[in-house]
Amino acid sequence: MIDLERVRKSLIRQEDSIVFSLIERAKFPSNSSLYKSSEIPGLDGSLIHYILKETEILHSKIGRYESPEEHPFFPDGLPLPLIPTPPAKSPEFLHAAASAVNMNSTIWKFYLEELLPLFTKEGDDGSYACTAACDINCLQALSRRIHYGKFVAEVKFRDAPEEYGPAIRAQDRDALMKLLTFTDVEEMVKKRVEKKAMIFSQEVNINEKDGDCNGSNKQQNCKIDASVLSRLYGEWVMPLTKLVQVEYLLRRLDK
Ligand SMILES: C=C(O[C@@H]1C=C(C(=O)O)C=C[C@H]1O)C(=O)O
Repeated sequence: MIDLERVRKSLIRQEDSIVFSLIERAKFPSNSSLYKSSEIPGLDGSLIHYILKETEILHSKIGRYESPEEHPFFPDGLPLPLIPTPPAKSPEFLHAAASAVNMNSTIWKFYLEELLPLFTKEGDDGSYACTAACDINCLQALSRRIHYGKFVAEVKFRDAPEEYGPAIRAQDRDALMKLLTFTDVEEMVKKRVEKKAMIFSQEVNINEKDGDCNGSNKQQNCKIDASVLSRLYGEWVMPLTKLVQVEYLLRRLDK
């Protein structure tokens, strides 16, 4: 049975994936050529755009987007899965309108334009393929987390249909946003991701005590500035998760 506790546990576990994926990307400098319009013949757009698009074509063939937790960044014209999807064991948890909600174009934009400059050092080491692989992990982890809002919304709706129903019928976004917001939970999430980033960033030394990421060792030992994580969650991840919740709920009573 999916309930709010289980959904929140999944969100907590997904924080680990997000923190680790950012730490991995921070190993490389900004490598900005990867994101500029490429002059390579046959390549229409940037190299990162090409690599992610081709990755999604392959992932679509192997059925990745059949899962309600996965969302492509470039959904147009994706091939059908080669492997037939086995029939579902239980009825779909989400309402059918869930597939209409995809925030990936916003995620793509904030990741490339605002987030990357906050945690990568200026520079170009030419390792574009490895950098792109890290970017794709970050983008997919963020997308999965933000779109998980559909599950959060479904659980909240099932727990209190009498509260959500009138706001949905009135198509009242503000009322829905108010109903699904828990500011105390959000404050706790921001603190926890910052702490995770600090812990996961540490150098682990068996014999010395100086591996931490605080005080005078901060600059040498930290793999990522932990405050970026709290900012990422406060400015983008949680607001977008809530937007996914609202968009989903607005369609929740569609026939
Ligand atoms: C996800 C939830 O809904 C909202 C969004 C949150 C988030 O994205 O982490 C946190 C609290 C709520 O304001 C929740 O209630 O857990």
